[in-house]
Amino acid sequence: MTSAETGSPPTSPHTFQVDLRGLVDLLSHHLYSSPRVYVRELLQNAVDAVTARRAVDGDAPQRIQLTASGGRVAMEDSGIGLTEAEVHTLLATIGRSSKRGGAEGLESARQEFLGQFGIGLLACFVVARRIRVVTRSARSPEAPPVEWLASDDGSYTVRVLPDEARTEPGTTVYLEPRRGAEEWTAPARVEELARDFGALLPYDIVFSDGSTRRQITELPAVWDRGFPSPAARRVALAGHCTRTFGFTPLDSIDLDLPVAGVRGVAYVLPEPTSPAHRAGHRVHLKGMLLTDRADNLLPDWAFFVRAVLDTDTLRPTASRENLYDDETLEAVREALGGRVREWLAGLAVGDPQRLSAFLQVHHLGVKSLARHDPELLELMLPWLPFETSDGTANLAEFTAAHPQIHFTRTVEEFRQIAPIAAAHGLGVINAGYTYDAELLALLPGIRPGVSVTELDAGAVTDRLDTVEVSTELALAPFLATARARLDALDCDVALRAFQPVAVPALFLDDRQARHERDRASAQEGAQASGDALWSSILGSLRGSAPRARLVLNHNNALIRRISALPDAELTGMAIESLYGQALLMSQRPLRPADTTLLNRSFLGLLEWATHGITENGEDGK
Ligand SMILES: Nc1ncnc2c1ncn2[C@@H]1O[C@H](COP(=O)(O)OP(=O)(O)OP(=O)(O)O)[C@@H](O)[C@H]1O
Repeated sequence: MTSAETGSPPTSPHTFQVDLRGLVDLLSHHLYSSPRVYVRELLQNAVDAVTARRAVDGDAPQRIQLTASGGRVAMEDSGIGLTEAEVHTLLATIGRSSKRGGAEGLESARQEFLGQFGIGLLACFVVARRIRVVTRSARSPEAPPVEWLASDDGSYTVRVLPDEARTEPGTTVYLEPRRGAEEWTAPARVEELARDFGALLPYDIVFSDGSTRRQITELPAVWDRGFPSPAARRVALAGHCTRTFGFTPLDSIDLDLPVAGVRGVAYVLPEPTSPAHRAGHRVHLKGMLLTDRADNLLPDWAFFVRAVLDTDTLRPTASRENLYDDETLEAVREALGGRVREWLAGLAVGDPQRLSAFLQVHHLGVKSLARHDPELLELMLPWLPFETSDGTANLAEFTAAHPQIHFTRTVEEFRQIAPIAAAHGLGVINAGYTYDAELLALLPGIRPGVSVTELDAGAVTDRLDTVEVSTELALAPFLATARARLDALDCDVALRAFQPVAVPALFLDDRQARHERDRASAQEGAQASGDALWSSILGSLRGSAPRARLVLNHNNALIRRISALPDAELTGMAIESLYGQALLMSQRPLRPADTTLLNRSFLGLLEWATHGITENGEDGK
């Protein structure tokens, strides 16, 4: 029921009562990642104040000095200052800012100033018990200086000071550190933080520890400085990267997007890094360091660079520690990715040596990028290494030699098949590594006439020379013994003549055959453990999938000797050994039945080899 319905008078509007301690706690624990940001807020207000004063008086001095000494921190600026009335409205009201709204509106204010939310000064309470501001307005120079003294319990006083308390316009903020926050207000730490946040700010900023004064700002930024030669620039950038990121870069890429107001540089990591590793880029907003952990600035594929840049268009989040992932950032991200890509293309054309040095370290990144960019794949084709049956080769060479490309999906399959395929003139690529299968799928699109097919056991067997019918007929009893021996292992036996001669037998299977073997072995396990239901389910799944096969090499002398053995038992044992050896070579996992067979055949052969010898070591025959 509303008050209108009951007729009772409307209550007068109330204002939120804010407990400052709660707010400070919120800021320090949830909004800001660390108390260190208080230095940034002080720098930001000083810079904005100088900007505001210079907007009304282009010749106004631009002095900013940060002092940390005797346990206190002070920030002094020659900026616009505040009158008593402004102190009351601006400093005493949380969320009130002079930097937005008004005649110019939020957007134009954003372009000029760093601050906008009206909560920056509060960040100082994260390290300070009390904040004292002494200020004198440049807009009303006749107005006396004013002091604002605030405690972290939310109380504050404002008083007008005598004229001589501050003769020049500007503002000084004094912090009285709270207990426990000393580590953040020690001179060395304050200077380090000021350099980290403020090195690119547009005015000269000085740090003082009470006895010496040092310049904090290092303008122009290294990427904007003039150098006598490209080599000198490269050396300077490498030094900057080492100081900033702690590594010596393989190369550097200029990142300038004039339309988006972005200037900076991307450094190429000298070591391989995982694509899953989140990159930490340094982003400055109008000179001020916003974050050193931006992970949304460049496309994911560019994980091989660390960027540092300055922008005046991207929007910060309220904590000012990250970028809003909005449409502008998306466009900038794409354009920056474009810069990295252009750099790659430029190397391919103009500096192949540098490109190959880069690819030795980062080919994975480039492969990842090329998956979505056939043009780049085409460009990189002569450079990207693949493991092939001709050794490590690039796809340009390899497609020239083998217009029909076969690939294996796993590294093991490749290991097993590549030497045989190579000996028979078959071009096989190992697509078991990250991204390779996807890139191969794109290949026919950019190289017409090239076909790419998956290699399977049947295709390989078909490629191997058959033996003459008469030979196969003569060996029929041997092959029958072999098949009978391996039938229980779901393995067929075939006889072929192939290279290299030294390989006696080849174990071939494909994904379907492997799947069938896994199913059969699970069924055996279920039977053994008495799980009839599971065993019958697995049994009913038995497919007509191709079985694995052992291909015996008739070119191999050992196979010829074994096929001529008169003793069927010894023949069986030899077949089992060949199966075991070929299986081991294929690096397939061994099932329990395979292990049993290996043991049995190995011991059996030893037995056979030593059967005529007595326990004394004499020939017992
Ligand atoms: N050094 C200074 N000189 C002049 N005015 C200042 C100074 N510091 C703060 N102010 C005034 O106090 C207001 C509030 O400051 P505060 O730092 O809380 O917020 P802000 O800088 O406006 O925004 P943000 O929360 O984004 O930092 C500012 O808008 C500005 O008008």
